[in-house]
Amino acid sequence: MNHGPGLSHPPYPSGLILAGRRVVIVGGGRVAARRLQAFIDAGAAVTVVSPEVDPAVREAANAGTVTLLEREYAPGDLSAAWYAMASTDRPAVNAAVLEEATAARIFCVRADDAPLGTAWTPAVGHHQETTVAVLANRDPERSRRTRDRLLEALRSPIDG
Ligand SMILES: C[C@@]1(CC(=O)O)c2cc3[nH]c(cc4nc(cc5[nH]c(cc(n2)[C@H]1CCC(=O)O)[C@@](C)(CC(=O)O)[C@@H]5CCC(=O)O)C(CC(=O)O)=C4CCC(=O)O)c(CCC(=O)O)c3CC(=O)O
Ligand SMILES: NC(=O)C1=CN([C@@H]2O[C@H](COP(=O)(O)OP(=O)(O)OC[C@H]3O[C@@H](n4cnc5c(N)ncnc54)[C@H](O)[C@@H]3O)[C@@H](O)[C@H]2O)C=CC1
Repeated sequence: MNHGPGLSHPPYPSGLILAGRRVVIVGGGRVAARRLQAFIDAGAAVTVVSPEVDPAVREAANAGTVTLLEREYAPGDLSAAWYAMASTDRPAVNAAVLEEATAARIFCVRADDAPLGTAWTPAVGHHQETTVAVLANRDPERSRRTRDRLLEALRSPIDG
């Protein structure tokens, strides 16, 4: 079985229970904005560290659903986090975030170079009480398509 470039084993899927738990996102640009809502939906206590932010991140900060630190990452920012995401556009910063996370055994997505990270983000969908999460060998277009097909099947009267 091929698990994708850079992976010798498949990822282990897990439904993280993040309600009330600290999640730190370093780099609040487009990728962070796309993934933010799922953390908010999960009830996580999200902190975003980023000197500039996507409008969706700004909106969430204004609404009080995330804590925004408008500055560059500094070592120690992951303190007390359960989960982290390194999503800046600077590889050296992402590497430093991952290093801090790894030292503290905090699972961490590395948005620019997935195999170096310790967690991956699946394509997710919900149908009634069922959650579908798809990882497709580091091919986001395929994971999105597969997720959509699964949701379609769940919505059909036979499978739903
Ligand atoms: C491996 C993974 C790790 C992780 O980041 O967690 C990863 C990695 C990378 N993605 C890259 C690019 C893009 N990814 C998307 C979209 C999605 N990416 C998602 C997941 C994952 N992406 C993880 C597991 C995926 C799996 O195995 O199935 C989805 C499923 C979930 C979500 O993000 O919510 C979501 C689609 C679902 C939805 O839309 O619902 C788009 C499209 C867009 O932005 O619109 C682009 C732009 C280009 C393009 O179109 O390909 C790059 C290159 C960056 C660079 O060029 O530097 C890397 C880096 C690398 O592969 O090393
Ligand atoms: N995994 C995925 O699905 C995808 C990954 N990417 C990769 O993810 C990275 C980010 O992509 P985008 O969100 O599109 O970039 P972006 O340019 O929209 O956002 C980057 C953010 O990082 C912040 N930043 C820069 N230096 C920082 C520092 N020292 N500390 C904290 N924050 C800092 C910037 O202020 C900005 O808000 C890129 O390296 C890109 O290669 C891109 C598209 C999809």
